[in-house]
Amino acid sequence: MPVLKSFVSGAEDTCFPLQNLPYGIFRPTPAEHPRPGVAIGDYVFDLSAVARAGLFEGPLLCDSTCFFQESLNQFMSMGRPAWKEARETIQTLLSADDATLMENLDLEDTVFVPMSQVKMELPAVIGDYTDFFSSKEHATNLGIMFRGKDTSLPENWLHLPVGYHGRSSSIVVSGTDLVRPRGQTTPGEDGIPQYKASQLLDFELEMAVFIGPGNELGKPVSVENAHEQIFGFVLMNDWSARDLQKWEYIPLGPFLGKNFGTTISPWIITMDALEPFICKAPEQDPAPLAYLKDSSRITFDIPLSVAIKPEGEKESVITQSNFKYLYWTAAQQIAHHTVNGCNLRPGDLLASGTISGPVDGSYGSMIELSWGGSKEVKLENGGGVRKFLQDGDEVIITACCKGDGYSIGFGSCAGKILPAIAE
Ligand SMILES: O=C(O)/C=C/C(=O)CC(=O)CC(=O)O
Ligand SMILES: [Ca+2]
Ligand SMILES: [Mg+2]
Repeated sequence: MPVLKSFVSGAEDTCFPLQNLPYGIFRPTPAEHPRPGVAIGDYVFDLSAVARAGLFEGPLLCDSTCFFQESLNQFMSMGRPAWKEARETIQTLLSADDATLMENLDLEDTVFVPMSQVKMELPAVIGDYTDFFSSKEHATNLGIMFRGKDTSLPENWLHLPVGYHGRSSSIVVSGTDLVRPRGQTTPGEDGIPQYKASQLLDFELEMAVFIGPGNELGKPVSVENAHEQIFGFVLMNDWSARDLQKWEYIPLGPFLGKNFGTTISPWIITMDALEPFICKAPEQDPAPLAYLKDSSRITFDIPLSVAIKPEGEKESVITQSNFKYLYWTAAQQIAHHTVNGCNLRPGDLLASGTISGPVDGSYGSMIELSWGGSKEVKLENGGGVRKFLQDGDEVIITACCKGDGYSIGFGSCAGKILPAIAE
């Protein structure tokens, strides 16, 4: 098939070609309202301006106010038929074969905003955020460190996608600095818990799904229908303070060690854009219960990379992994999350869990890369060594799927650690 081409110059050489078209919320200038846009090459295509010009002519979008909102929740709630209609319209308007925008220079001027000029915001109002624990390698590695070799993988782990309810208020968009948290850690020799700035600050390499229409309370989503609920994917860093986590997590799971900030990338990559990268998830043994049986085992081949950029230094890649390693698929996570009747709502965020691969250089956290702080991780370019994160370190997660003559990029999910506030 010939490579689809846009008239936006150079778009095909970027991570945002005509095949991608990810959705985000942006401000063209600080004084203007946030609005929905699509990334194309080095530009943001302003969907509010496109809608105002009456260019969404399909039956589901022609009278809709979804692109006049300051979040994507309304558009997410409309479901796959509306998403398909929007993609077709946008792809046509941006293609090299279509003259609508090229013939209307005033309009062309208002719909394209240079990406370097905009400020990206969170793409949705996130009502609820859940974090899963779906990498067998990560669960095993942390199990060995937290619980010992014999009980490394909890008994339930092979039978259900373990998860916990996270906190949405502290989810921030890429580029937001984070203050090193303070909190309680394991008692010292005097038996008294310590209160201090976290010394074992970590990142977690994750991806997350934005939920589309959602389900009614009491009506589970089947594993077969789960993909209809996925609006798209972002990159995520579930910052984790391991010393706080270790002391607080028994028996209810993560709390303050993980809710001081969670960073996501601003562009939501759709299922349509990812279709060429569908592959099979790992075989499951033992077979899960019927409600979790996912005969398609559909997942995506998404190469992931994490770099650390120390203050004033060059960045250094410290690990490379892939979304396809996850044992539990997004469809199984959705089916499990709703099997008891729990309702998901448009804009809810479901995180994959840390994505570790099978070998040392593919682990998705510092605690695994430094094996609990027992060895040093070397940074390139004179960046020194790390066991955990230092103040001034910026953690940058990126992902790019290589297609036939084009790339589907995710942009980046980055955040810098600022020193803890003084006591
Ligand atoms: O094994 C544990 O006790 C803790 C695991 C995590 O911290 C990981 C977590 O947040 C879930 C995940 O990202 O996979
Ligand atoms: Ca996590
Ligand atoms: Mg978090």
